[in-house]
Amino acid sequence: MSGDPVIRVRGLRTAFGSHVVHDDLDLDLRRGEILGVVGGSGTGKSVLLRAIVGLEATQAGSIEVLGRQIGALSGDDRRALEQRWGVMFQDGALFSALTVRENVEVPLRAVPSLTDAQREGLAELKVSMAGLPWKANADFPADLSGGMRKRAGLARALALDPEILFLDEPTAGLDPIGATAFDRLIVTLRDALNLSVFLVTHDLDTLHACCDRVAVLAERRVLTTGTMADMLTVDHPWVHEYFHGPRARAATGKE
Ligand SMILES: Nc1ncnc2c1ncn2[C@@H]1O[C@H](COP(=O)(O)OP(=O)(O)OP(=O)(O)O)[C@@H](O)[C@H]1O
Repeated sequence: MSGDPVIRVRGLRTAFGSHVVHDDLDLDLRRGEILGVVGGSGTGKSVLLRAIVGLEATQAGSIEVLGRQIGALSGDDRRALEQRWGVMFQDGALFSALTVRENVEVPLRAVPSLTDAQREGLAELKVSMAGLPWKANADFPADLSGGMRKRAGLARALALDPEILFLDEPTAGLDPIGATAFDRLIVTLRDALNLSVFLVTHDLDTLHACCDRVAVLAERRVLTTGTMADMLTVDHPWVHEYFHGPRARAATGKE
């Protein structure tokens, strides 16, 4: 975790009509880290993720990813940058008419030099890296459990060997055993693939298990960033309640 941040957001403002979601928001994702992005419901975690990957319009500020200003890119330059990150959306966002392997092949189709066999083989590799059994390649999303769909979404996010992985609430809706396994997978993949990970979550267990740093969204900006230990010292009502509340104590095992 060193050098220039892979994501640098400065002075970001996003709004829907008169509803301002972010105002003068700054955020860095450092190379190689897993950053947990937390905040109350509706504080704009998903909108921030979507703004960084260029899916949400912004009113002011700059978003730099891997040294490039997102807003200044178009056409081939933009597509080339987009291939350097992968996004796992909350519900997996899979194509229901395609099998798991075909879903993972979709981003690989951006690489024209791949033969059909190479593309299929790479997709199967990603499916297995996401911890799915071989037979899942031929399953349709509707055949899968919620946890398996998330893994399929992860496989697709990994398709193009990204440098940055965006995860939107990866453990939401998973049972505790499935969530713990997913937490471990995120860390294993980060270590094995040298990923930098932007992880939106409400899950305190995930923060403890995975995250090197935490960024708290409140009052339309990143209120504070730091380690989990740092969070315990922050004097703000929401941050205090979140990191000292009963669920926080359960996640650390301390009463
Ligand atoms: N397309 C949209 N049009 C209008 N308002 C939107 C749109 N997308 C998001 N919002 C609003 O922006 C705010 C932030 O939404 P966002 O989904 O980023 O919150 P969040 O922090 O991810 O919440 P949660 O933890 O509940 O998922 C919310 O008030 C939401 O209603």
